[in-house]
Amino acid sequence: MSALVLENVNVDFPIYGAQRSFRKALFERATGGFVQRDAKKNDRVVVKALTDITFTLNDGDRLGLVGHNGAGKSTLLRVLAGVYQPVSGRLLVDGDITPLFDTLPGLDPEDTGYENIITAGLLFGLSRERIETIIPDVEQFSELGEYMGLPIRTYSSGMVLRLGFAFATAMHPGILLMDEGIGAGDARFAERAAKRMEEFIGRSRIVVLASHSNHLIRSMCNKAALMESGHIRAIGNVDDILKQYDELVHRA
Ligand SMILES: Nc1ncnc2c1ncn2[C@@H]1O[C@H](COP(=O)(O)OP(=O)(O)OP(=O)(O)O)[C@@H](O)[C@H]1O
Repeated sequence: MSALVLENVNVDFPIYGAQRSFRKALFERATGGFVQRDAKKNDRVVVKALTDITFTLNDGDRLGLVGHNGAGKSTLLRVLAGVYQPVSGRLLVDGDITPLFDTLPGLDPEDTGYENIITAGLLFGLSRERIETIIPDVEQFSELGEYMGLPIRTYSSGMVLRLGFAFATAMHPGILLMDEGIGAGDARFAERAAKRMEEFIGRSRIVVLASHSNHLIRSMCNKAALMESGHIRAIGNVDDILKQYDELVHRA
């Protein structure tokens, strides 16, 4: 059993030393979170990136987050991953979180592919023995061959991506968090990656995916939430939410 429970979760980003022209631009912007003046400090504005976020996800829930740029989708994923702490509200996570963001955690360009996999595994709380068992899978899927033993500063960006993807998808995800799916390198790798991704998602108990692709949301999710300026405007069935988002975009 896994569960994610959020009750009135709020996240603020205070911005110090905002110049007058920048503050004016922030207040006039069409995208982003809700921006508030700080009553006490004149040179400070507060971006209310998430306001009163409340929802519960249980086993089998695959939630797609949709909304304009700066609506709060990535911030919400990062709160779920424990990267940002809410300023108020309650967050209950029951299950192992696997964040599948753009890169490996703790990535060091001077370390080899193998060393980076070990660091990332330890950061994910895996035992040495468990890491040893996933290394052959990472070697085989990434097809990096001899490069696995070289510092990753010698890799192309697509090769780093292969390593990160092969590692992340070798895990057994409880609660899977994804930003925009993940880029997948060259055409042949992209095809293999799509298949592996499908199996990987199938193994996870809960998925939260932030994406601007309706196609991705439809193919991976069974629920969706429409975010606007840090709020959840609506949550429910994927088709209904995508329709509401489309109406919102065309009203703007
Ligand atoms: N580290 C930060 N410092 C200050 N403000 C931030 C920070 N991270 C995000 N924000 C602000 O929080 C708000 C929400 O941003 P977030 O990245 O969560 O949006 P998003 O919905 O993921 O957008 P996109 O679709 O463009 O990726 C925005 O107004 C953004 O400017």
